[in-house]
Amino acid sequence: MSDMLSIQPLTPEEFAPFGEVISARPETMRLINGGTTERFHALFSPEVTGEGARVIVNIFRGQPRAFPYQVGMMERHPFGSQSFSPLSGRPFLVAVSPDEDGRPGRPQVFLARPDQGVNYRRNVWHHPLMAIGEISDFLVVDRDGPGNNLEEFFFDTPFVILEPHL
Ligand SMILES: NC(=O)N[C@@H](O)C(=O)O
Ligand code: NI
Repeated sequence: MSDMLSIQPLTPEEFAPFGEVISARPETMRLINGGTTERFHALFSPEVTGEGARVIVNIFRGQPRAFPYQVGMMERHPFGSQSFSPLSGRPFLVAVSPDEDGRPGRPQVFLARPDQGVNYRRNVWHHPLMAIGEISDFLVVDRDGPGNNLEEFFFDTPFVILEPHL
């Protein structure tokens, strides 16, 4: 019997142990440019560590995942944070796990709205990008530099995500 993972709405509170939700939060807004622009200020701070590390901005073009989807692995980036912000106006799935003695615990799955992004704090277990329904672009802010910034863990038995109801 497969171990199904439920999908919950993405909220800053529920995601707080893993990082930040990137969204136009009213409490961060300040008017600039003579009142013509709303600046949602300092939503998160990218973190990079290690000699020669730098923050980079990328675009990831994700193929949609097929469902039921098997979550067979999680990964983490020990030397830097990683954020995903939708560019295609589509929702996407986010899966994160607490660290349990160097291994990921049971994944928690969130449905991110098209106006929400996420920042995974450095060394937080997460599943690679999961686009839904159509090819989707994401602006990704993460780390470039020396060293291996990718640690992967493969579960003995995969978890399963059923098709989300959008
Ligand atoms: N490998 C890579 O750059 N992407 C992953 O880190 C991911 O979280 O999608
Ligand atoms: Ni990653």
